[in-house]
Amino acid sequence: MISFPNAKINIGLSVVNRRADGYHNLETVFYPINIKDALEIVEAKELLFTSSGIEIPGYANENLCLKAYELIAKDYDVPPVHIHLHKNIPIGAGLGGGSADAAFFIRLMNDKFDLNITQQSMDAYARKLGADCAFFLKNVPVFARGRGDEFAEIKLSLEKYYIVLVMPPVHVSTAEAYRGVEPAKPAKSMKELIELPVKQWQETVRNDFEKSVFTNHPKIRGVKAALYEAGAVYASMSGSGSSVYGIFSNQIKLPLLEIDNVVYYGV
Ligand SMILES: C[C@@](CO)(OP(=O)(O)O)[C@H](O)COP(=O)(O)OP(=O)(O)OC[C@H]1O[C@@H](n2ccc(N)nc2=O)[C@H](O)[C@@H]1O
Ligand SMILES: Nc1ncnc2c1ncn2[C@@H]1O[C@H](COP(=O)(O)OP(=O)(O)O)[C@@H](O)[C@H]1O
Repeated sequence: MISFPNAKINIGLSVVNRRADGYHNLETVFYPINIKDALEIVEAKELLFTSSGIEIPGYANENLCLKAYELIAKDYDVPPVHIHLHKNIPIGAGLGGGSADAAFFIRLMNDKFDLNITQQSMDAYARKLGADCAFFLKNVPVFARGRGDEFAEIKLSLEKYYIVLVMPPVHVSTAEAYRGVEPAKPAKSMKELIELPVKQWQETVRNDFEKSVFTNHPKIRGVKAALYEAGAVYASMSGSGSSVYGIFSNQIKLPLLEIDNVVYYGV
């Protein structure tokens, strides 16, 4: 059985305050986009994980799909499976690819083996695997707060726009990004700001990570500026970076940037 986990972008992100558990409360909007991995499970003699496509850093046995399998196998009598992941979503890009794989894996196991896992239990498994993981179970635009794991559905459609995603050849660590921000309560909640017309977002909808990440990695600032020069109605870094997206009213001709090793996606 096969499924196609998709990525997300963050539209706006406020780091509100530091929590007692060392994490930060944030406010952001998660919006699903059409860049997808391919994830397949086949019943097998023993548990096996293989991958192709973009190389995944770290050990294969630490892949979030295997962690999700372990959680399910503790509670349900499931056979071993061969998991194959074809990785297409850029990694460490603020696109939530690992969390998407884990969430889709939970659903895939449920469907393949008729486990009848309740929505609530799937949600609980997902939360153990990553703050944004549960978002991918429903996969609809949400306003997120808390650790980025408390969701309220919102009405937001960018269907009439063209989204261009650029992956600069720079790695930003999430922990480094959080260290660079001075938390502050936003004057206006992202939930209200997102209701403004997209053409007003440039002045109002901000990602708090950009200031310090752009200072440490000016190339990423350059990508955002180039997207505006190319006519974007709105452009921003997604999450803690390093990917940057531009929202355009019209289809644009690529390539629009003259930076080495940059990957473009139209989504
Ligand atoms: C920035 C966001 C926003 O959407 O996404 P991405 O850019 O990764 O997609 C998330 O908050 C990324 O959350 P997540 O990807 O789960 O972070 P983790 O790997 O769990 O955390 C890495 C480190 O970031 C810091 N951290 C993370 C989440 C949070 N709400 N507060 C934090 O302070 C902690 O220092 C933590 O040790
Ligand atoms: N299925 C997976 N796909 C991508 N990365 C994974 C996966 N499982 C575990 N990881 C680990 O998670 C880290 C962050 O991955 P990713 O979800 O792409 O980042 P981001 O949080 O920026 O969206 C990677 O460096 C990798 O070591």
